[in-house]
Amino acid sequence: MTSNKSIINYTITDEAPALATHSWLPIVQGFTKTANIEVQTKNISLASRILANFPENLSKDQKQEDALTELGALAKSAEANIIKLPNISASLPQLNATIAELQAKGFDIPSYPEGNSDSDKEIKGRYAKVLGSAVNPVLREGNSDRRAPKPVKEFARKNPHSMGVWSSDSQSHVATMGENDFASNEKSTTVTNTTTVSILHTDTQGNTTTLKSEVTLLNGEIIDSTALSKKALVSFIEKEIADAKANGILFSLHMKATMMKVSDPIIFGHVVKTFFKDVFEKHGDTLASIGANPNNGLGNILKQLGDLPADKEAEIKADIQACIDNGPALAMVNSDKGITNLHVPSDVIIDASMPAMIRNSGQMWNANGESQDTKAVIPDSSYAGVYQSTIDFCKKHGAFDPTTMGSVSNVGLMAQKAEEYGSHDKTFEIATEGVVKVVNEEGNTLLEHNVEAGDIWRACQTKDLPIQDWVKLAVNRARATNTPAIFWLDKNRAHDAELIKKVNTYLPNHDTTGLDIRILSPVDATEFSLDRIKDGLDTISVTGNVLRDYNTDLFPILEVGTSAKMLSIVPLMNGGGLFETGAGGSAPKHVQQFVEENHLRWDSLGEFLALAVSLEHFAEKNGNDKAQILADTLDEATIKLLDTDKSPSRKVNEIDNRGSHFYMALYWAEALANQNENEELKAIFTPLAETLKANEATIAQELLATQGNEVELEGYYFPSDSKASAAMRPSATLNNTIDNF
Ligand SMILES: NC(=O)C1=CN([C@@H]2O[C@H](COP(=O)(O)OP(=O)(O)OC[C@H]3O[C@@H](n4cnc5c(N)ncnc54)[C@H](OP(=O)(O)O)[C@@H]3O)[C@@H](O)[C@H]2O)C=CC1
Ligand SMILES: O=C(O)CCC(=O)C(=O)O
Ligand SMILES: [Mg+2]
Repeated sequence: MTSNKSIINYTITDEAPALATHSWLPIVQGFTKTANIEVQTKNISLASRILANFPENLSKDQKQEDALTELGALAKSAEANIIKLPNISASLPQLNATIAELQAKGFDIPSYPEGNSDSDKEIKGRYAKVLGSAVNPVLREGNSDRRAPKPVKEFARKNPHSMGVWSSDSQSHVATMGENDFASNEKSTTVTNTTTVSILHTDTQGNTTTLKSEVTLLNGEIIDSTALSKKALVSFIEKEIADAKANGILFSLHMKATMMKVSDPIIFGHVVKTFFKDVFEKHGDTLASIGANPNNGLGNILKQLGDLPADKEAEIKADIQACIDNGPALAMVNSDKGITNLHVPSDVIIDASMPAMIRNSGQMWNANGESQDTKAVIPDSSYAGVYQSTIDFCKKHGAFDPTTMGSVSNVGLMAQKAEEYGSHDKTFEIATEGVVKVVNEEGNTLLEHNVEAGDIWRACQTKDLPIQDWVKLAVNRARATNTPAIFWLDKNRAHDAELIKKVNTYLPNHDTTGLDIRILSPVDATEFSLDRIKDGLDTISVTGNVLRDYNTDLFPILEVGTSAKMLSIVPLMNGGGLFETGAGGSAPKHVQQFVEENHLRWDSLGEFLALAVSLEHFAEKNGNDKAQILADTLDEATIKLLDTDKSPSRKVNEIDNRGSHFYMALYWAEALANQNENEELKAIFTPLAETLKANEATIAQELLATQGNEVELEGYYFPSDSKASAAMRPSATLNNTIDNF
């Protein structure tokens, strides 16, 4: 048996990255076994996580190991070496679709309950472990270091992606509340002793309900609480809908319903209810009776309408259409199919959607498939200013130029469920007017807010050790790159003010002589970084968890066209390593293209970069020189792949994901054959390189010949393994060479 030490864990996830793995992993396993490294798979796909949580009615071969829990435990140990590909963070419509697919395949698992009986609550509680962003917070036992590697940046400079021009009279802008929202109502404190707190709601009659008990706070931990007013939200949305209509610009909503899985679907639902106000006023009871939940989007409502008698269905559909006709034009997700911005809460995810809009001249797509100026609605004002500043900058200076622009990398505070992204279990939709308090064991109130029915109240925690580690990582990156590091913290925001105190306490623990380290508000930091980026200069953004997420899509998408090409390292606090692939997600539309025309445009560059750093980490931990050589030669191969333009094309009948994997195998083998540090590896890889090279034309042809037809994967969330593998490995010549190596 191999000890945990000689194992690299490679995650099986969903959608495009899971397909890519069928083709890339056999190559990786073939190469790494030469250094006695076992690359072991761990299935953390959405389907697999559901099955792992509902084992009781499954047969022996249907049962799945709870790979996520295992990896979560491993992430806390020094042995961890995990390569994490992007996975689906499921919205409720995606969860329901996966459950239905599994049930149809004979897996006896419960449907997601609509009611609130005790047994419903129990099932919902178990699904809560799978819903939304349920993987990353479990594995992220460290802070994050994300940057565009030098070859990627150089490639983008020589081969710039398209960039929409900006006009100074663009009407596009960000609309945000600015008052009665999470940002403006925030309160924060740092506890000085380990304690346990409860979250209590007391109504106007004095009746107290415990919303949550037994929340442990460690010494030095920061706790915030805040509330967003439902009334203020609804009147803000009404105003912005009218304004978009008056100004003839698109209305679009940008949320993170996946990661902020409790608060953001509720906010999304209020926007749907406000946009379709007439429909809900007239048919609210009917809609509720058929389980049409606005929080799941217009798409869900339209689907549920099918349960009504035909005349009622037609009547409500006509009223929905009237709201669309009378309202402002909605930004579209897919204008050909009539999918609007309000159809599915997980279709428009702010980290990727705002940069895509900024890259596209500040415009989104209208119902005719044309791009148009847009009002981007970001209700909470905590971070909205970053996007407005970027828009202002583009209006003033024009679009960024990828051939000359500098780079903004990120050091992000995310360990141990830091900040907002760990708030799900402490977020509540308030039932009745009253007060919500965070109370400690001694009965002292740490934080309190007056609330009204429908308000969203939440508390966030940020532990001290992760903050210390984050400050250290920031100084290390500033030192390693001799680049200014900016802490994006606003002294006027309650949470940030607590964090600033800690940054000022911990910075002196490090040698910062000669380094340019500053603390600026997010808006000032944006302006500072954009001014530099325009002049070709680099800056490190040192941010909290949400801005980590936003900045690591915003800057990469502007700089190199996609965040999939980012190096994304998570030095785990207990000494292990988690290597994420890029910052980009699982790109559902790539799968759609694959099943329609057998062309997978997913770029595995993130996987190549992550594997190289994982191998390097392995080499250091285990004193394994061969692993280091594998890492160095893999990086060489990646550079050659970029230089020779063998990355996947977007168009059918041109090189795709599989073709790029073949060239990686060839270039990696050649680099190993050409190195002289290790004769054994040289001897092993020389014949492989020769065989691959001799068969280059045949393999390339075999890989191309398969394109152009539909592919049957027998499922979306739980496709057939053998079908997917066969589809992703269509070259018999390549398979023979790799499998017999
Ligand atoms: N770390 C994680 O686990 C993450 C998971 N997600 C999940 O991914 C799903 C989709 O999220 P979404 O916000 O649309 O973000 P995506 O990053 O999946 O999509 C945005 C766009 O980026 C481009 N892109 C992303 N990755 C690649 C790649 N490797 N190769 C080529 N192009 C790429 C594609 O654009 P185009 O094809 O138009 O060029 C894609 O449509 C959701 O389920 C979300 O929860 C999202 C982010 C991170
Ligand atoms: O976990 C998720 O839902 C998405 C993660 C993400 O977008 C990121 O880490 O950049
Ligand atoms: Mg992200």
